[in-house]
Parts: sequence; structure tokens; C-alpha cells
Amino acid sequence: MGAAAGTESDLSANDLQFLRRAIALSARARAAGKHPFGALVVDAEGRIVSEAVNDSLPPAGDPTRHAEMLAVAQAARLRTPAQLQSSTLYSSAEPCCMCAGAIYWCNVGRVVYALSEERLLGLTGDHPENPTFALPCREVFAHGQRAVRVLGPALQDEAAEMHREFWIGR
Ligand SMILES: Nc1ccnc(=O)[nH]1
Repeated sequence: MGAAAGTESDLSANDLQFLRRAIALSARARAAGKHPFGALVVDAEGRIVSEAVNDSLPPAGDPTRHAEMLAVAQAARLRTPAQLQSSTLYSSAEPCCMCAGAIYWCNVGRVVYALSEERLLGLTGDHPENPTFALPCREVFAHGQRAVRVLGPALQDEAAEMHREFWIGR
């Protein structure tokens, strides 16, 4: 049997490199006292368009400032919709339904994520700072009028490492 759709084996060497960069951003976020999530947008030529970490904590941030949200919003200011259609969002965790909406509205054509939302839910539980949804981004995209290609989960253990002992007792 062939590899399951959307697993590591479908990722190119460049995909893996940029996904590891998203995970590195999540580590940087944690070290800065923020929630451990990172994301970046990369164009068709392999240039990084935008990078972001979660900024959901008060007083500076707000709960809508997920890493993916910030990365695609910034990319939409820098590139045309046509350019974003051929760009990829790399994220340390699967985009939630809010961010899947933002990815759709910003016309980003492809998503590669590390940690699945389901596994993230297992890590955060019902933590009030991050009561994780159980709604796969593919399901959100399936209801849109244009296709968003999705690869993931991949490198889950590397991404989960940045959440180790973060949510328990916080
Ligand atoms: N996938 C994510 C969940 C929560 N916060 C984020 O920034 N990203």
C-alpha cells in the first residue's frame, strides 16, 4: 500500500525545511513567554514572504492573533492574490477553523502543517487559554469555492516537543 495522503513522504526537502522553520518559530515563541505556535508563508520561488508567532496573550496581544492568522494577513499586504495562490503556509500546528478561514480569504493556495489539531487537543485539553477546536482544516476548506491543498500532519513529534509541559499546570 502506498503512503497515506498528506504524510511526511509527500513533503519535498524544501517543505520539510520550511516546516522545521515553523517549529523553530514555535520554540522561539515559547522562549519569549508566548504560546508555542509559529507559521510562515513562502512563495512559489521559495522566498519567505512573512513569518509570525502566536501573540494571543494580553496585554499586548489578543485571542485572534494566532501565528497563521498573522502570517497570512501580513502576506496579503505584501503579495497579490495570484502570487498567494501559488504560495504555501507552513505551520507548527494545524490551522484552526478561524485561521483556515483567514487562509481562504487571503487566497493562499497550499498549507503544510506539523501537529494535527487532534493531537494538539490532547496536549491542551480544555485549557482556558487554548480550548482547542476539533474541526480539521480540510473540513473547513471543503466548504469553500476554491481548493486549498493541505499536507499534514508531519514531524509531529518535533512539533509536540515545543508543547511539552507547557499547558499542564499553567
Ligand atoms: N494552530 C494554532 C492554535 C493556536 N494558536 C495558534 O497560533 N495556532
